[in-house]
Amino acid sequence: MKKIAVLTSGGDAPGMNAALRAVVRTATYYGMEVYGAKRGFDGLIQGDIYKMKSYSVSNIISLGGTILKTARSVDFHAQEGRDKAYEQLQSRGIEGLIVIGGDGSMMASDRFSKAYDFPIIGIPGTINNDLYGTDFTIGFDTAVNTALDAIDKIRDTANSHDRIFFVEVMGRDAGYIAIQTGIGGGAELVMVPETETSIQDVISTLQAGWDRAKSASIVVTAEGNAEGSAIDIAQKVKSHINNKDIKITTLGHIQRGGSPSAFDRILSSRLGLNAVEALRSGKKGVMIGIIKDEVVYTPLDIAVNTPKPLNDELVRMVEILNS
Ligand SMILES: Nc1ncnc2c1ncn2[C@@H]1O[C@H](COP(=O)(O)OP(=O)(O)OP(=O)(O)O)[C@@H](O)[C@H]1O
Ligand SMILES: O=P(O)(O)OC[C@H]1O[C@](O)(CO)[C@@H](O)[C@@H]1O
Repeated sequence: MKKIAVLTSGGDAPGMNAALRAVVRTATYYGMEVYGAKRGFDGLIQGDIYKMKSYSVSNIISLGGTILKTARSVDFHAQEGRDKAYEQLQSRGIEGLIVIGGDGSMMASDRFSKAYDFPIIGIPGTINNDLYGTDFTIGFDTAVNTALDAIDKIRDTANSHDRIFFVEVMGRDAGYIAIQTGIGGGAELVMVPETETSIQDVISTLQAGWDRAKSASIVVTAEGNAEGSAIDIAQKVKSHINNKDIKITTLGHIQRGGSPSAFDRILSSRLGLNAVEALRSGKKGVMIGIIKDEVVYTPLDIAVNTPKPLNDELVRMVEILNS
């Protein structure tokens, strides 16, 4: 394989640049030409594709975001858009594609790869960590560390004012960021979409803490909770407890930005390098991942459609460590 392309798609994640660097440098090392498509699948469709050289990725390993930019492409959902994307690749003689993104991007890659018999290797890049076939996705570790830093600061105010804080973290329908942030930040309770936690459960947990003379509490809530956002949950709790000072913090996109952690830089570099080697060796239609420190390949449809349950031990720990 002589010519390949790379793009970043879906939400940006810290470490995407480190992965791009690894892809470009590895392809260059093997004497391949590498092209970058701008703004995810939109760039493929519009032919916004440019040749990348080793120096195109200089000094980006420590940068958050993605130098190729990203998008949630509406046009790629349509057959016409995907046909155009294929023509753009064909007309440039590009023989393989590396897609760095989340579950939606892997689904799109599976569809495209099967429809046009086009070799694609997916690299899991999303702060959500919601992809089967890898222990960790690019950006998750940095997002958790950013959220933890925020929780540590919030705890100062919670303690000084004897307040209850509801802190909402991202993750879409997955509770990975919430559970790890909750454990690392010593939260009194973590509400994740994977486990049912009623408003009564929240009140009982908080009450148990007050009975043990706890004066401040932090509840970490995942954005995909059945009980709603942190604002919704706080309002419901407040209607049962009127003698407590309740505050809400939604961390939002702060979790997606910033310089990637050491863990994310190394994960991204490893996945990027191995993705190029996978294309060279004839692999296609798979997502690359790392499980128990081993590089593994999972068919894209399996990576997207297989649930990745939260580790039960982590869920169990919160209650015990808060007692
Ligand atoms: N079924 C599909 N068919 C065609 N294209 C799709 C499909 N699903 C997703 N895509 C494309 O992939 C893009 C990225 O998907 P999405 O917006 O869900 O983000 P993601 O990759 O899941 O990233 P994140 O986890 O950060 O949200 C979409 O904007 C769309 O262009
Ligand atoms: O930035 P956007 O497009 O609003 O997307 C937000 C979503 O993207 C993520 O940050 C990554 O998928 C989710 O955790 C969140 O639900």
